[in-house]
Amino acid sequence: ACSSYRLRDALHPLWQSPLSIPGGTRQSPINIQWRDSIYDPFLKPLKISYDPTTCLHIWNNGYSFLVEFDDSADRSVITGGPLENQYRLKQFHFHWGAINEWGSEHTVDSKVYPAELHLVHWNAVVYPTFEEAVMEGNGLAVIGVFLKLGEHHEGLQMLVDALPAVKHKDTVIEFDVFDPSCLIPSCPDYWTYAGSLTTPPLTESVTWIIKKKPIEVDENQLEAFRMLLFTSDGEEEKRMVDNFRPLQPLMNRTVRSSFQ
Ligand SMILES: COc1ccc2c(ccc[n+]2C(=O)c2ccc(S(N)(=O)=O)cc2)c1
Ligand SMILES: [Zn+2]
Repeated sequence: ACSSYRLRDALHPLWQSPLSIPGGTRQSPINIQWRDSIYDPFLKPLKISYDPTTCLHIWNNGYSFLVEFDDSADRSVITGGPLENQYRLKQFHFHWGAINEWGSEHTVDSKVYPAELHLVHWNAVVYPTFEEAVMEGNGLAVIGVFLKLGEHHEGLQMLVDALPAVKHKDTVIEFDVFDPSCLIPSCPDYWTYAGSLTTPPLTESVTWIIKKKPIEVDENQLEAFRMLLFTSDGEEEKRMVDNFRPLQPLMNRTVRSSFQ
């Protein structure tokens, strides 16, 4: 099975990933089988404190659109949960499908959501730079939030209104006050497991924290994601859709839950 996943991974059109990830034993995303997850009473509540003025800009990097933050100090941080240290917010981005039937990277009991939000943090207590943290087993912590089709999301709309300005790859727009905690469900329940980046360099440096509850967004907001382009201005247009990595084998890993 592992050779086929590596081949499938290498062949997957979007992620021209190396044929095999050296020692790839903790790759992401995975299917979270609710009944196989283990309740861990020692897991603490996740403590999130973001300073909205650390928001810098929105950037189309050709994979997704990223909202980047000033991570030069401990101003937007998370701690607690499964984490041994405090982690600094660097960026958040999304993965989504061409239609509402698919789009998320992680699945829960094989249920796919139309999109998934990733809030990317790095361990600035132990590592001097993000680039170094990306290469270390405890370097990154990513909060994953599922998006489901439903009510209009006021907080997301501020982002959606800015997307036409970053339609093409390598475009950026200033975005100077935004509190990403409005995109995180208030329900404290999450799953956590040891995984990897889901785009190159696919390094096995991520403590994943996947929120149990999704947030609701409406059809127009999902459609706004789909009008972005993978391509630069002047190139033949390729809509930015299906920017998710295929599921990876769980191998020798346990998914813990913060709830019973
Ligand atoms: C050292 O060179 C790098 C390092 C990191 C890079 C990257 C290119 C894209 C994204 N990143 C990321 O930081 C990155 C990639 C994937 C994810 S994910 N989808 O949350 O796993 C988060 C963050 C290149
Ligand atoms: Zn991601």
